[in-house]
Amino acid sequence: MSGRITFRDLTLGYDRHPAVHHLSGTVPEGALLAVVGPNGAGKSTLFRGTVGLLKPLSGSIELAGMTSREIAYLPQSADIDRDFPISVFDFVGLGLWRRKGAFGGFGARDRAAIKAAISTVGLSGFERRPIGTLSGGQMQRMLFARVILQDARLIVLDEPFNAIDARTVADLTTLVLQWHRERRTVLAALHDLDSVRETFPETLLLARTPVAWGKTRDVLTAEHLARARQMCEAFDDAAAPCAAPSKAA
Ligand SMILES: Nc1ncnc2c1ncn2[C@@H]1O[C@H](COP(=O)(O)OP(=O)(O)OP(=O)(O)O)[C@@H](O)[C@H]1O
Repeated sequence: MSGRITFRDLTLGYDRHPAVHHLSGTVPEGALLAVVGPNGAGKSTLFRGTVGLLKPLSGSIELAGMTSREIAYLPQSADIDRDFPISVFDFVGLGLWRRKGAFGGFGARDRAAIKAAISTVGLSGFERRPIGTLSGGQMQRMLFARVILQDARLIVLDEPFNAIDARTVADLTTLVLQWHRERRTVLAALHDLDSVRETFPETLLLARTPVAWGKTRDVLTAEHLARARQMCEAFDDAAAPCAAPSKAA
């Protein structure tokens, strides 16, 4: 089964105002791709479009051979409602619901799988804790445990390493590399360029439009990074809805 993504002249935005412009390219099956760019570059928007939460204003996203059940999406932690009254065990168990349905209930095998995922991320003993009591790093570990259970072909991680300590980054990076070895397609939005250089073979540098996309060492050059900064600073958020480029004149 494939985990390939194809963007065709993709424009995404809100209220008809574009946030990502005219992106074209293919993420091959099994890719480990970092998406980097300044604040407001469109990384989260691209991810929302990729997982089907935002419809393209124009162009298309093709997910070869994948249904939404085969996509695991880890949103920015700020988007998680920490006050929701749910335990770590039940939250991680949500990772099984796509396969079991919302009213499936957990059997003995499911409970064992949930406990194993919680143990893999180093949270054994936290099963009964309400999620609102977790630290930022523990929260992120819990989100990764849910992704483990989803067993997805495509894994989309929005700033998974934001505001967490080096030990947690190292543990979660180990999981990302394991998913890569398992030939899952992994996309991650990151700000720490050292982490990107160490872990991600391919990078898309975004500044509303793609600045560069390819091997990480070729993309993360001083020149490309400066251009991305300038392009984001120059972007007019009130710009009119964007027209597709005209076909051959
Ligand atoms: N729900 C929304 N409604 C309107 N505009 C939005 C919405 N979400 C994002 N935007 C706008 O879209 C643009 C791209 O934002 P996006 O969150 O995709 O950038 P980002 O690269 O993920 O930024 P960051 O690194 O700060 O998380 C920004 O101008 C932002 O204000």
